[in-house]
Amino acid sequence: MPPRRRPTQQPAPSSAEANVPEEGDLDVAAASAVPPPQAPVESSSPEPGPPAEAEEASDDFTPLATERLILRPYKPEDAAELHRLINDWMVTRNLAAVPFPYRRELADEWIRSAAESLRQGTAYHLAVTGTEGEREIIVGGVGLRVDKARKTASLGYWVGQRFWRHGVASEAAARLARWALANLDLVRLEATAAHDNAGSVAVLRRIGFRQVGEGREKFLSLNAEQRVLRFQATREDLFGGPEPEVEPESCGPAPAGSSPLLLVAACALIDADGRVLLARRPEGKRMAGLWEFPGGKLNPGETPEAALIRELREELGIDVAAACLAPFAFASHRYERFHLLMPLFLCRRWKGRPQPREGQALAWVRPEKLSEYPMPEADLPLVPLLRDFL
Ligand SMILES: Nc1nc2c([nH]c(=O)n2[C@H]2C[C@H](O)[C@@H](COP(=O)(O)OP(=O)(O)OP(=O)(O)O)O2)c(=O)[nH]1
Repeated sequence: MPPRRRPTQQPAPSSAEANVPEEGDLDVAAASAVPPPQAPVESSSPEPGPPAEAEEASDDFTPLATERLILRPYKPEDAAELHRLINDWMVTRNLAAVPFPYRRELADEWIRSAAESLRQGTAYHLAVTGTEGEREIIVGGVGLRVDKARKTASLGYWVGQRFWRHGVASEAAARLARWALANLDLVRLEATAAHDNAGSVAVLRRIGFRQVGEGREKFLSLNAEQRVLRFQATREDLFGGPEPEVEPESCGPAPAGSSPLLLVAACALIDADGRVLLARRPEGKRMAGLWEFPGGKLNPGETPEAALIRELREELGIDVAAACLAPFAFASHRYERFHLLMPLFLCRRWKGRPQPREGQALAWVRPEKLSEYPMPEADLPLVPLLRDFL
């Protein structure tokens, strides 16, 4: 779930804090927010294979914007400001991996290693910036450390003391978490918070994380172990399950106690090499981050073929003739709030080159690799059928 807006609980920020967040609740960093700057740079190379192709090319990571903040890669010139904000006992005492005092050179090293791991796709550590008048200011940091083998990433964040109590951590952490699940090859996110760090626990809960257990972690600043609470979030936690947001027009009448029927037409486009086009549901849609066959809901009175021709033009910018759509199979799947009936067509001829018109990632996938792409539950029975057929 996205962070819920709350009324401001604190007095309006002073002029020095104009344009930085105004939202309530204490922002204190999660335990694992910032790995030690002296930590060796992770060296595993990006995994080969198509899912990784959809990940952001780290050399040109596009900053992530929220209502009030920009999350962007650190720059070498941020070091002095970073040092000033983080060399603060009130901040570091909540961070598992940051020593105190925090030497100035560590900030330079940290920025170098953050750039390197961003380039390799092993971690996404970003400066959280706001504006003061016309000037950009750093207000904190947010980061994700990726464990490619487990398809998980751990989320952390910290906020400079001056900017506490304005909802910065929730806004920044929610943005990075949602971006990651929609764009990276991950099945879930993890985070920990010191058991007595009520601010950080509130942030994690507010942005959709669930507590899954407890443990102990070494805190560098305390030079001691602390009891920590462990949290997780899946796509379903952050984006919701596969439910139509409004009762769709294409749902038939539903007798009491049964789910409405949702008709969706989908298409496996097959190229000359026998590869199938999958599209990744973009951020903002339910089930964001899952790969699907292009297509969409039928409008009232539309045939599946007409809906598909329209959707393929809207989503991919290609023209398909009804005669080129061969009925292949269908999915009939009960989701929690509706029953999906989805004819799947095959298509080998179209005009134009498929382009991601709606910000979705696209991947041409060999049939034997289809099962490596996380797909909506309804599609799972279609994958072996398609693989055997192709
Ligand atoms: N296109 C497509 N939708 C699928 C697949 N598998 C699956 O469960 N679905 C579900 C996800 C959605 O609940 C529903 C499609 O609805 P949608 O909201 O994406 O369709 P749309 O393109 O008409 O969406 P929108 O413009 O209204 O946002 O079908 C699939 O392989 N392809």
